[in-house]
Amino acid sequence: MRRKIVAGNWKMNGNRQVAQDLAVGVSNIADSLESSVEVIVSPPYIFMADVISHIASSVNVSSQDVSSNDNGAFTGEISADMLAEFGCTYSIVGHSERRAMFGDTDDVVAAKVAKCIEKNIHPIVCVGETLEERESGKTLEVVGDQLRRALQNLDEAGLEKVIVAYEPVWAIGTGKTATPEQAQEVHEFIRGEIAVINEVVSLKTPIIYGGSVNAENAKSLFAMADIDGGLIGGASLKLEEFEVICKAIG
Ligand SMILES: O=C(CO)COP(=O)(O)O
Repeated sequence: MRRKIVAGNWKMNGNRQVAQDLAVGVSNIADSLESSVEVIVSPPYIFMADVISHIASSVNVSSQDVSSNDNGAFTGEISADMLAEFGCTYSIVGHSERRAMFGDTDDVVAAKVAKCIEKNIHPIVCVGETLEERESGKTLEVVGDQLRRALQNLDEAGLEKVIVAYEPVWAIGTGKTATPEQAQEVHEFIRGEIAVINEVVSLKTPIIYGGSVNAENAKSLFAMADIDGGLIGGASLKLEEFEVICKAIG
């Protein structure tokens, strides 16, 4: 059976107190779930130490990004070694907001994925098409290309650490969710693309969906065969709603 994962991407939201309160609240939620469900939170870097000191050991912590470089003269960057030292075990890589606003090209994303693997951090690799790409029938082509380039050069042990997040850009923060069928089509395609690299690993790779997941739509999305959980933005900042989403996967 594949791992089921619900990850909250807090993006650049909250403050120190909010982050601590969310950490305690998410810990309580995680402790009430079946052990087969893995909960991850992804706070802003500056709150990570606080979050880790307030969070239950049952919850894993992710960064929202990572440097592709080792420690050195890279002003403003955070290295995988620094993250690992604090107990951060996952990193979101290639989020569409970073691709669109901060210059994370496919090559940069590939380098960050490789650095995560080297440092034993699980990359949550984000892929997804824009509305224009979907409307021109290019969804699978775009997603396949992003995926292949992100995973280039990984050996089997590296590929085994990867989580893929399908996040259609048009569904992020818009309230427009992909239908379960639309998401399933892409998730199945992603699994097939991973199978081309390594079939055995593809059967185990968690592929999670992100884009306006909420308390109402989570259950129908998570019911699909190749949707192994969610990467939740706005709704992960509201504990009651995040709890409903976590329970929808049980
Ligand atoms: O980008 C997302 C998670 O990484 C999704 O954000 P929303 O859930 O706010 O649409």
